[in-house]
Amino acid sequence: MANQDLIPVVVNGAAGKMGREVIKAVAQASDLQLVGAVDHNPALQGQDIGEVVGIGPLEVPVLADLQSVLVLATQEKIQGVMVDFTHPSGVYDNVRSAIAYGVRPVVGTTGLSEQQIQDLGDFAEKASTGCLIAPNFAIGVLLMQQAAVQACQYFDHVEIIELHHNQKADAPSGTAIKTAQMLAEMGKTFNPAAVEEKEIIAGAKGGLGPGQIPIHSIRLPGLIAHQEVLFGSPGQLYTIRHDTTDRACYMPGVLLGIRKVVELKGLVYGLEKLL
Ligand SMILES: NC(=O)C1=CN([C@@H]2O[C@H](COP(=O)(O)OP(=O)(O)OC[C@H]3O[C@@H](n4cnc5c(N)ncnc54)[C@H](OP(=O)(O)O)[C@@H]3O)[C@@H](O)[C@H]2O)C=CC1
Ligand SMILES: O=C(O)C1=N[C@H](C(=O)O)C[C@H](O)C1
Repeated sequence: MANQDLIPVVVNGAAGKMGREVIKAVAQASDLQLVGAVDHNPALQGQDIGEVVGIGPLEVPVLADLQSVLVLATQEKIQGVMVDFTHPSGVYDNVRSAIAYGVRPVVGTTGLSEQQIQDLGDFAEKASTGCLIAPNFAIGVLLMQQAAVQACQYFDHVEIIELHHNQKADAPSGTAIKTAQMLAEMGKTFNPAAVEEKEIIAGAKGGLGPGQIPIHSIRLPGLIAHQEVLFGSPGQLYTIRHDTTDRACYMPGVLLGIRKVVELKGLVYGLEKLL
């Protein structure tokens, strides 16, 4: 039986690495009510998501059909929220569906193009619905980005290295792209060439992100999520590094996003805008 004063939450990608953490965090939050768990893993259909993530029954079955679960989030007094940690291939359609059903998306899934984010913003605007897309929910990453923005005023040379587990579908990471975007927005031209360069092996110098800032992606088992922003000038190197050692680090940001998205009108890209 739903409590009408709680924010109804649907978790999409509920059985994934991030989805499992979100289920636990939502189940423990006294102002939120888990009303749906979506995952397309056929082996888990109909199973209680609480049992799946190891916290005991929550009386919420894992279902594959997002739209039928979204309906559950529209039946309460307070507008529902869909948290999405799925896959770059499905996230755009998931967000469109949530908005169409009047459910507010909180999106951690990366891999959306700039054009797709723009389209979703237009769609949210037309529907007068809040939507949050955040490539990273960890406070340490947001602080790293702020430090990088400050540092780039004093350094003309910068490159980004991101390191992730080898199950990651997209490269570079959404966080690395967002970091480069924030530096590019400072309006500087970075990395003036010192000599004429030739790439002997294609890709050796990384891919060029926003602001022509090189981004290097490493994928290895044993890693979780890590990023370095390296600034150089004659005689010094300034490196800012963030390491994720447990996916629990994202949960305070995800819960903040859920609580804030219900007050938003339109799309916000980046959790730093809600701090
Ligand atoms: N913003 C942030 O702070 C963070 C963002 N991420 C991003 O979140 C996303 C998910 O990461 P992670 O949890 O590690 O990935 P996982 O692969 O562990 O989990 C994704 C889950 O979603 C399921 N799934 C995939 N597509 C769909 C779909 N269309 N509908 C329903 N379920 C689906 C998968 O099922 P199956 O395995 O059967 O395919 C899987 O259970 C990635 O894009 C990642 O980059 C990750 C960490 C932090
Ligand atoms: O896939 C991951 O794991 C992560 N993805 C996000 C990204 O692409 O930036 C956030 C974090 O780096 C973990």
